[in-house]
Amino acid sequence: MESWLEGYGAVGLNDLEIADFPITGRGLRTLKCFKEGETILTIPSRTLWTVEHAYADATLGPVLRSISPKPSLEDTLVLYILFVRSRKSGYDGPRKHVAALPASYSSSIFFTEEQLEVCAGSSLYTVTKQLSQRIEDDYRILIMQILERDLIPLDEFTIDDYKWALCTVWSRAMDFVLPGEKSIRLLAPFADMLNHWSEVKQCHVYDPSSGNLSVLAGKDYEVGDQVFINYGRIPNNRLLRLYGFVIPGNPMDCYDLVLTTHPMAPFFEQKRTLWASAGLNTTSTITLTFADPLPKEILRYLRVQRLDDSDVINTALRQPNIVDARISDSNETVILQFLVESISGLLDSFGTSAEKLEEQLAEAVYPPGGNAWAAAQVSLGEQRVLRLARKRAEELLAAAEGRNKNGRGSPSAQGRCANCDKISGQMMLCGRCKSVKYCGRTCQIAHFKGHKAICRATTSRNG
Ligand SMILES: C[S@@+](CC[C@H](N)C(=O)[O-])C[C@H]1O[C@@H](n2cnc3c(N)ncnc32)[C@H](O)[C@@H]1O
Repeated sequence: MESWLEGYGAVGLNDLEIADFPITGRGLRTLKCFKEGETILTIPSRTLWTVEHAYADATLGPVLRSISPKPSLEDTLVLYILFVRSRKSGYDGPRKHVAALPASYSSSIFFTEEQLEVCAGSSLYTVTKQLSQRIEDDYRILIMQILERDLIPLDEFTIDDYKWALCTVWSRAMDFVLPGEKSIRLLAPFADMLNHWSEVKQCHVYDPSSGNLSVLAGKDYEVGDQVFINYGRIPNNRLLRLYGFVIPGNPMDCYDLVLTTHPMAPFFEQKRTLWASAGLNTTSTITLTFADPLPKEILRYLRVQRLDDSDVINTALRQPNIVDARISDSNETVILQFLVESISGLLDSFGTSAEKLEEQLAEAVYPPGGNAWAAAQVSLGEQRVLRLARKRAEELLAAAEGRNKNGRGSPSAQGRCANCDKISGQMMLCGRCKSVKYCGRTCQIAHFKGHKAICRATTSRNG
């Protein structure tokens, strides 16, 4: 493979060697020192796997162009890889690259039922199940599309071959954003041997003018060090699904919360309009992270979902940004109670609790580095994020209940300012609706534009 790459002008191959490392497995080792920022490796454009090159191929290109609907970017690369792999002659260089690819992958789509059960309840569990079904559907469509085109022998394009090629793309392709809002996904032979380390700077670059891929040193390297690139800030559930590995205690861990509302729910159409104006869909997936365990989109969504008064909805529709602030104390209390209960429900639905998993991991119940161990790490990360989100919701709920308890009409009630969010023991209530509080006159005036419609609706409803 190296002589093929050098023939096309690859630079830096002699300064690196392929080696096996603990934890990451096969990777690249330096044979000389590099200073941070120096170019380590350049892989020439002609040897990269891209959609453009797939379409430019004299045999594959016409087939791709004849397929309707057009295959996705991923499926195009998958067909390209499987097509080259099936060639008995020609394509010598790319075939050497394909021969160097791993024979199998440890993405969660290859987990046994028992291994996947370890993370039952996690979003990875649900996504993996859905993905496995989608892969089967996509495969069936793709095979029908190329069936009579004599492109790849059918025994070399089984569902397992399809999954293998998909995982090749997921775990080895690099994505780049180009000028003009374009992007490119490519596989770079040899550079795809580089493993991930979150401590190195982002150091793989694509030059749109030459079409070459280069790797710069993301830190200083001594002779014999493993060279890394940074795949990005990826949570464990995604790492395991796409790359087949996890980072214990990954600070990027997250939980993808799906919020949905039945179309038969009261005022569904009006609510749909309100969600849309707040940048949300009727089914919205919102990512909870350690940095932001309770994103404001969740509260926006639930405030609308829990609206149960046509007057309020109609006035809110005339002023859609209303959902950015609390609509009323009672609406806020209801949504926060719902949120706390829902998150508790989600936590209860995990097959194994965080405490139990911690115990099992400490006792090495799951062989370290194996699939079940990785699933346990994902479950643990998701549960930790959810617990943090519940704690945040409980705090907000306590403040909202405090506001309610202190009663309407009490000018000194404790609470949170509807405009600036400051919590204070000396709040003033809106004189008209008596349902929102302000820390002072300035905030009341600043908030009036957004509040007046709801204020009128609440006042007329309360008589
Ligand atoms: C782009 S390839 C890197 C080369 C790969 N190790 C090989 O043998 O071909 C990405 C794969 O390397 C492995 N890998 C990369 N970084 C890793 C890490 N930090 N820990 C564990 N495995 C890692 C995963 O299997 C991942 O899917």
